[in-house]
Amino acid sequence: MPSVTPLPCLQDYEISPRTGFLPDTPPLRRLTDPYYAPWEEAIDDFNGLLLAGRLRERVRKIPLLDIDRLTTRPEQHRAFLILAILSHGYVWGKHEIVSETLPACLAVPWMKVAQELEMCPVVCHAAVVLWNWRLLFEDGPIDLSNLATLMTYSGSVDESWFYLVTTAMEAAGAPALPAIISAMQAVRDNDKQELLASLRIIETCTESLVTTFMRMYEKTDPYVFYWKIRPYLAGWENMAEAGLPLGLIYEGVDTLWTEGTDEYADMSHLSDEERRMFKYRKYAGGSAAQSSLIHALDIAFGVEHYPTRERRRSKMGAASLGIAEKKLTAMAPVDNQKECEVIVDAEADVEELNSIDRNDRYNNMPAKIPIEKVPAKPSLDRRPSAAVIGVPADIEPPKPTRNNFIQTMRQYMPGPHRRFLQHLQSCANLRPYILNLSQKIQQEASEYDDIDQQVLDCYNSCLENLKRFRDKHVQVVSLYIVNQAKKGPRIAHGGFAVAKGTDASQNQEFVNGEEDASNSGDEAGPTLFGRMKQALNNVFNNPEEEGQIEHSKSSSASSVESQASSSNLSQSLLSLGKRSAQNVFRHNFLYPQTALFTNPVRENGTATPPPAANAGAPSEQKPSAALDAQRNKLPTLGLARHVDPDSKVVRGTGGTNVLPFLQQSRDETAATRVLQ
Ligand code: HEM
Repeated sequence: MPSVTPLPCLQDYEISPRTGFLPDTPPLRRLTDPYYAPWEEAIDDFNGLLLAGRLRERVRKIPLLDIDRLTTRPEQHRAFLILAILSHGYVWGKHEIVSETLPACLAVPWMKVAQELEMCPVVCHAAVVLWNWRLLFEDGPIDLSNLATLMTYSGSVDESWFYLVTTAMEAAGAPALPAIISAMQAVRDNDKQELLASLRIIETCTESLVTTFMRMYEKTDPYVFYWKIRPYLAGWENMAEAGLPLGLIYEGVDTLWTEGTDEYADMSHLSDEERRMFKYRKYAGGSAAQSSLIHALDIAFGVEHYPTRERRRSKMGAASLGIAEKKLTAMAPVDNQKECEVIVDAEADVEELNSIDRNDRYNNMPAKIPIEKVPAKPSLDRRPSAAVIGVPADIEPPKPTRNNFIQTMRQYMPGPHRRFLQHLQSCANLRPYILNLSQKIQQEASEYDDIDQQVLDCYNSCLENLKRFRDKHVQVVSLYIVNQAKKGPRIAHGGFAVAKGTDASQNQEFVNGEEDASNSGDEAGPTLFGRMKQALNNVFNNPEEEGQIEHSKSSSASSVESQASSSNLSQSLLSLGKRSAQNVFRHNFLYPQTALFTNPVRENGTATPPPAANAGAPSEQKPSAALDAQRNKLPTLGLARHVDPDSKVVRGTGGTNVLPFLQQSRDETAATRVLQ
């Protein structure tokens, strides 16, 4: 008899049967070892320092601390959260130019703690949601009546509520996890009573996910979310427009090499420029798409996600999934998916199709380090191992037919949670059992047991709840991201930076940071946008004007000019920077972060030097076409950016078209229901 994979035991994966993916006891409120006082004290002052524009100054005074004294999981969680808050505050700043380098005092310990937790060193759902709460009344429940956050980027109640709603959802969904395991055991035992009992628990949990989620509207203002909170949750992947074309340099992390360690770290055979490229890292930012709870429900119920605009179709032609299918079948549930093929949706609205970038992040995740994009040449043949570039080693490559984005989000979960999902996937048995049950009900219409019907109904009801969550999620994303992006900031700079040294006289109303009287309220967006676009068009369409630009940083300006005809990597980046810089300094001082483009290694007092002018790399080292293409896009402000109100494309975390992806995810959930 073939051996049966044992079902996962929650505790083996640091999952609590009571609190699920949340730690069983509330996260630590402080690292009590005085050795870590410099971190705790910086966090005590974090919101004030950021507001005063002095966070970077303070961070640079933090000594490089060892993580060896963090011996327990709660301590490691707290350290990860502290470093995530300080680091993203440092990189994105407030009214400051983005920093392309993270100083070693944050980068080195963060990388090490991340390795302990088998995660990437970037803000994530686990940090701000799972490990960032406390109970107001110790003996009270983990729900919205009894929760407070430990730290936020903006210091706003809106941000606290945003995290706490998600924490409360994790708590509400927690009982579903043991119930999933007992349902799977019941399937193995063909125990329908037990299966029904377990499904009922999951049904209640998924209902409560929806009701808790809907409370987001109560205390998180969409405007505050979009313009003041979300920019700090951005990572450094697809962030060229925000000033991080190559990602972020974790100072000290890749320079720890001493002779005798691994080959990758020995960069002595590389040119200066190649070495610099090796140092960049690209990580996605924080997103609740990293919630292991939603992944676990998908796995348990057999919901499968495909690349945007691809769908499953039964080879018998009986059923299909996808956005356009909705128009044809009103999302009728699938009756048989034993044999499916993946096709590209042919009936899709052409305009909508055109808005989908087949190479976007939801379909193709970019390399974690930009050097991987550079065509190999002998000296670069030895690519770094996953461990070296900070990607957890146990990541399975996503199946080619599956949605890459959703799979890749697992890299940003704590290692044990990620492995739990892998284990769960390996023994998921609910959906095949339910499909058989449904066939039996159809074939033996007069004889089936009432319990069969109840099990089937309850399975469908859980999926219906999950689909309702995704329905509401699409609405929330429309309001909190799409609408805000189209309306634009109420004050011209969105509460962010105003560049120093710009020609204030041309744009006085923006410089003051006050609302333009003729553009107040909801009307502000289009008019402001039009004016901005016009200003940018002037630059794009008038090369003569480009030559007249005065750069505020003369060294980088001369470097830009001197490389005008070269085709090597730094030249491409710098020429990309040229336009952005012109926009910033001449016309578009609303987005000073893009001034970074004048010099891709510009950073505030940290070590990495700028590339030598005319550094002679061979022509095949051009950056990707995608990077080149960035030069034609509007400059942006991290994730907070204003888009043309007529645009069909509004980008999600990481800069890709978000709504088609989310709608398809919802439709795939709906289509997993089974016919009765
Ligand atoms: C203001 C509230 C929220 C906004 C604006 C929002 C926004 C987004 C965006 C833009 C994405 C696309 C992926 C990305 O680019 O990161 C996404 C995906 C996702 N979000 Fe949210 N989200 C919110 C709250 C939540 C909450 C509370 C949950 C619950 C755990 C959640 C669960 C997910 C999941 C599971 C995905 C992956 C797509 C899917 O599985 O359907 N989101 N969200």
